Amino acid sequence: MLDLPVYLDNNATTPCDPRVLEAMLPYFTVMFGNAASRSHAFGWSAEAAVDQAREQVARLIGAQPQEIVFTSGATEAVNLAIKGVFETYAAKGNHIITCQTEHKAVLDTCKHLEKKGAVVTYLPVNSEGLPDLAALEAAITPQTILIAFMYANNETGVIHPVEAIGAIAKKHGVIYLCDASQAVGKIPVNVLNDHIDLLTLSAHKMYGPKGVGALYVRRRDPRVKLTAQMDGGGHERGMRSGTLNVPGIVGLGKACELAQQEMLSDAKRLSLMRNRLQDALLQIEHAYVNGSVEHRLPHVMNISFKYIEGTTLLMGFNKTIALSSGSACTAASMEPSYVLKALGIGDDLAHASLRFALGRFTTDEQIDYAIRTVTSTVQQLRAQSPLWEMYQEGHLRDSASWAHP
Ligand SMILES: Cc1ncc(COP(=O)(O)O)c(C=O)c1O
Ligand code: FES
Repeated sequence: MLDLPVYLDNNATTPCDPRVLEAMLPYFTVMFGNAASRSHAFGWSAEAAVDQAREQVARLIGAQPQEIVFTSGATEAVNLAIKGVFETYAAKGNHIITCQTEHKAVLDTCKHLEKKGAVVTYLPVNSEGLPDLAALEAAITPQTILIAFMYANNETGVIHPVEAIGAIAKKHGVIYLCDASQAVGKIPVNVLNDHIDLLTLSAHKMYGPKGVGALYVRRRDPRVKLTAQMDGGGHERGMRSGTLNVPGIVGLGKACELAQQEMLSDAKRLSLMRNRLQDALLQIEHAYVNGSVEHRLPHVMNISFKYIEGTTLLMGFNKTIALSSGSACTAASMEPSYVLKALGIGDDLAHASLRFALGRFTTDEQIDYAIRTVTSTVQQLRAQSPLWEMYQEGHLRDSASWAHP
């Protein structure tokens, strides 16, 4: 068995909760039926399991079961929502408003639609990662058909003022899509209170399996209509054809049920751990937390360590702690995180950022280990960093930024 690093990358994906796995297992073997088979007990039991999961998902977000459309994940749900609205409302308008810090699922879908005649406004955020609500309202035109603003950001954990955004959308009769993949199951989300018309969520971000998610569609409002993006047998009330992933859906349902019971206590425990980690890491010289500290998911922290090169920073942890960097220092992309850049964070700090995302199975001992390891690794990397040396010798002013080599 490999000696695995400590896992603090729970925004990328979470482990499947053993209770979720246990609930799923019978649907691979004994109860393997197709939920669309109406003529025998194999089909009936699969259908009953899907119905139960639909109720569990709906309950967690304050929706009705018939408003839940199962998909292969949040990316598919986002595609269905944005493309589905764009096609349905072509006669009304072609304008979409979104935010520069959205997930690529939203941004790339908007980019795709721009080639098909959509006009997209990408609103900026302030240094806390929060949008300007007056600018949002001012951007709405008679052609605006959709506002797409996420619930909580995957890189910084910053929580948007969702209820206020929903109220603006409602006031102007514009459909509001909220990508809540990082929020559902972590903090209370209620589609009615928040005036959300379309909401996306993903099982593997909340201790469920990969490859399954859902789109909430506010059916009680006749204004909210979508054009299906997958044609076939007319599953999911014609919204998403294809044989249902019964074990996956059962897992998503169980994950939602557990979240409903444990989310608040998890959040309380994890925020204490996260704050302990944050306080300790801020003892390191030239360490800065990125994004709002106040409006933030309880288990997330994005922090930059100045005077270290981004690639070496992440490499420094690959045997000890599983983390993500805000910077995408890959062969394909030498750009630092577009999310951090949208907050006005310079390339130097954006490159040298680490995202810590704690989870249900994170322990106090792991946080102790992370504090020790990050502190010593940062010191070690700085000792080898030409940037640190230059800073120490007074060749770099504290405010200096530098371009990536
Ligand atoms: C905010 C956000 N939206 C969408 C997605 C995509 O989710 P999925 O992996 O289920 O397609 C993710 C996960 O990376 C995410 O963090
Ligand atoms: S540090 Fe090399 S691309 Fe960011």
